[in-house]
Amino acid sequence: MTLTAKNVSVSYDESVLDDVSIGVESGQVLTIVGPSGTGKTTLLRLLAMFRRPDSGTVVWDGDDVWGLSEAERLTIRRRVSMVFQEPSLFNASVSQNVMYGNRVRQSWNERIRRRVRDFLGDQSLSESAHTALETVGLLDKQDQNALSLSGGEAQRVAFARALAVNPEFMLLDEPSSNLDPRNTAVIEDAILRAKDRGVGVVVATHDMNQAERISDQVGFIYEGELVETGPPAQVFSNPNDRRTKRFVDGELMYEVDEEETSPQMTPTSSLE
Ligand SMILES: Nc1ncnc2c1ncn2[C@@H]1O[C@H](COP(=O)(O)OP(=O)(O)OP(=O)(O)O)[C@@H](O)[C@H]1O
Repeated sequence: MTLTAKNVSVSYDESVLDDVSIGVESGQVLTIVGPSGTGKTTLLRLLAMFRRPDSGTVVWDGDDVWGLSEAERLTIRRRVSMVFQEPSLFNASVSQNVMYGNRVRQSWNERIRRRVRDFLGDQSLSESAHTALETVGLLDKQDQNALSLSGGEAQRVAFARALAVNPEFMLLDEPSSNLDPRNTAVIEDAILRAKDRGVGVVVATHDMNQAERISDQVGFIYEGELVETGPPAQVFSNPNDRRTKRFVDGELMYEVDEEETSPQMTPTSSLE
């Protein structure tokens, strides 16, 4: 099974992604690395089928998803879980958050929350939710209110929630930014365990060390262009492109004006 962006381009006021082609297979971890504001989140959103690219498409196991009917695309989309940079948990127990899945992913309001809470009621932990919570080491917190968790624990719950729906693919946007080393290690271990179970995982990160630890393949993206792809050892130790080398050397953590000699210290932030 493969999930692939094929020649995708996206523009808002200016070009955000330019003719990018990259994909992931089941049981593989692909990491998209690059400085802030360079198009990583946008690429994940395309792979999640939240947005249609201006040109190009997303291919699911040979099918052009934007050539399918909406119902067919929705069916496929349900097999892909995305975890956003900021976990949005609702005011209920950890187990309810995990069982709630990603049925209503983005735009839920108080009424929907209440309905979900009523619906879940007294249900005990489902098998997949149990496995997911175990994977992130939070079984002992299943009855705790999710809003009382630490930032790291909340990220782990968001990951468990995405895993509990038994997705074919998981798309993770900066899954451990701002997390301490222990929580980061738990998330990375959970990613590798999901991969071992056959899930294809795409991780967007600006952390090269993380990419090196977890990736089968790395794609370096800069100013909307996919500059280089390959196994991490090759991309990080023996890059082909001057821009990759500068990123590896720590010179491109921020968007750089090519005319400037030093980086502009004005990182752009994700719109998530
Ligand atoms: N809906 C939108 N409307 C206008 N501009 C957008 C929109 N979404 C993204 N952009 C712009 O596209 C560019 C790339 O954003 P994106 O979030 O994909 O980058 P990123 O690499 O994920 O950054 P970060 O690492 O900071 O999250 C940014 O300049 C951003 O402002």
